[in-house]
Amino acid sequence: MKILTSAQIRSLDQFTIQNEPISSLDLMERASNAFVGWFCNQFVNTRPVCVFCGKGNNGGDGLAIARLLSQLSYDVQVVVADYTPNASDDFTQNLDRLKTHLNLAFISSADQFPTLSSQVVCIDTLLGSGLSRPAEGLLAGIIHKINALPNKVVSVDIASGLYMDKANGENDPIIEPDHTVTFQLPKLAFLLPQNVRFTGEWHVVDIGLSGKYIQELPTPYWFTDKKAAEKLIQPRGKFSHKGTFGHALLLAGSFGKMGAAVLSGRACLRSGVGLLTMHAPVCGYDIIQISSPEAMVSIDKNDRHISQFPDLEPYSAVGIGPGVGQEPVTIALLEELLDQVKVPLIIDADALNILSSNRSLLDKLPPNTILTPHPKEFQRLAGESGDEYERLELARDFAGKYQVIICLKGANTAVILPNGEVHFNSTGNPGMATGGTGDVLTGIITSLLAQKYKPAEAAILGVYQHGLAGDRAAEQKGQIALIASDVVENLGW
Ligand SMILES: NC(=O)C1=CN([C@@H]2O[C@H](COP(=O)(O)OP(=O)(O)OC[C@H]3O[C@@H](n4cnc5c(N)ncnc54)[C@H](OP(=O)(O)O)[C@@H]3O)[C@@H](O)[C@H]2O)[C@@H](O)CC1
Ligand SMILES: [K+]
Repeated sequence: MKILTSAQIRSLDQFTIQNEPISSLDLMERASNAFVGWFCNQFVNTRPVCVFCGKGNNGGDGLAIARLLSQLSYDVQVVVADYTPNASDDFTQNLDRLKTHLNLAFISSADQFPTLSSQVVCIDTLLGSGLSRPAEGLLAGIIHKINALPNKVVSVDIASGLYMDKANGENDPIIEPDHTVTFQLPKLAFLLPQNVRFTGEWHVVDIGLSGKYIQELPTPYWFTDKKAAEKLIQPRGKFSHKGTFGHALLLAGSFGKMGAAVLSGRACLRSGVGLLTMHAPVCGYDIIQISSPEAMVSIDKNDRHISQFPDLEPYSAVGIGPGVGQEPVTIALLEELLDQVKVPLIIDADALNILSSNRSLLDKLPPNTILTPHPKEFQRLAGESGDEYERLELARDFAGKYQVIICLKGANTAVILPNGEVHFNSTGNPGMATGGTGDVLTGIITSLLAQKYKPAEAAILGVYQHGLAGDRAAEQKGQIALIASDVVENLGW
């Protein structure tokens, strides 16, 4: 799915109105109906509702939603923030349609904020995608009052006060909803962890905006949903054999960190590779042979750290990093590997830290090498950034400069391609923030690279499947009990 800017969404809105054609009032009605469809599934009509409206089209949605919900026998109260004499046309028309509604109040001071029982569900339609400056005065007062309530809050399209595609100021008044129900497409703001308080759980409802026009609009930002991910999976032919699916080489582990190697090896095997060789220090030999009988082992001359790699000729992809440490012998190995490797490469964990502290190695990265840093590793690699929007730009610059693919790990891991495209992942959960899950991801992507997936596709699909396995594991064990081995065991293709 594409992610568009607020300006693009405005033009999409206009295109749909002119070319479907549909009046903007009818489009508002369609959007409001789509919201109400979601709402009725979530809250039964014995729950009273209070709709807070601004005077733009988001507020117009609010008025239409209030009318539709009261037709469905919800007990609805409407509070309009009378912060300006200028209301949008569609707001005014929906106000006319609501005229018979008794429980409607215009308030001009936050002191007039109603007293609500904690059962009331608040629907936030104060400000939508038309936000042009931070909320202040009356709107800020209402936002603060809503945020202080214990009640459930649902924002329509986007939390009032939150910008769709740029950073807010630290003290901007913004609604903190339990849910955001957004129209047609996800918004960039929802995908950045810094906005999690202002997003809650978010849901997309289809309001029939022009698919043809969406296809035409250029954007660097994409959301990898189920459909997009499944399209990338290569079917297995009837006559395939283990040679068809490549031979992966994983360089991983050191004394005390052999678990990282095992996790990434097992994830690699569970992701379809034909053959796997794991290269490890002497101390890792028994560990790998016993834990991963499906893998072959190549043993280093060094007891505790890897210092060399086997002849690369047989291998179709190489992964390096999980648990390798940062000993001088391993630094020398990485340099040698970058000079020699001719097949797709993924670099993770300690190997990324080696790159950060030996920056001349960055210029040796082969094009389309995949790097999988978490935010701290990325900061060591590319420097500080003020907020997550800046970090995203920094990552795009870095990916472009070195022609590499970055998987910036976190909630909604972002896969950033050398051409500047950013693909946000839709799977995964906070239970996965535990040691070893990163090693699992490295194994999955190494496996896909070995099977000849294009590096960009291996990164996007690998990240998606990793999160999906984590979601399955969380269903079984709960997020708190989840460990990296559970992610491996729940890989399913
Ligand atoms: N696009 C779609 O697909 C569809 C969109 N729909 C709905 O429309 C919503 C967008 O509507 P919208 O453009 O009228 O924006 P909205 O935020 O309601 O109001 C903007 C007004 O507020 C003003 N204003 C801005 N910031 C302010 C501030 N801090 N404090 C005070 N005022 C402020 C701003 O004034 P100005 O910037 O000109 O000064 C302008 O007058 C969208 O979110 C969705 O809910 C659906 O109905 C149909 C399909
Ligand atoms: K809103």
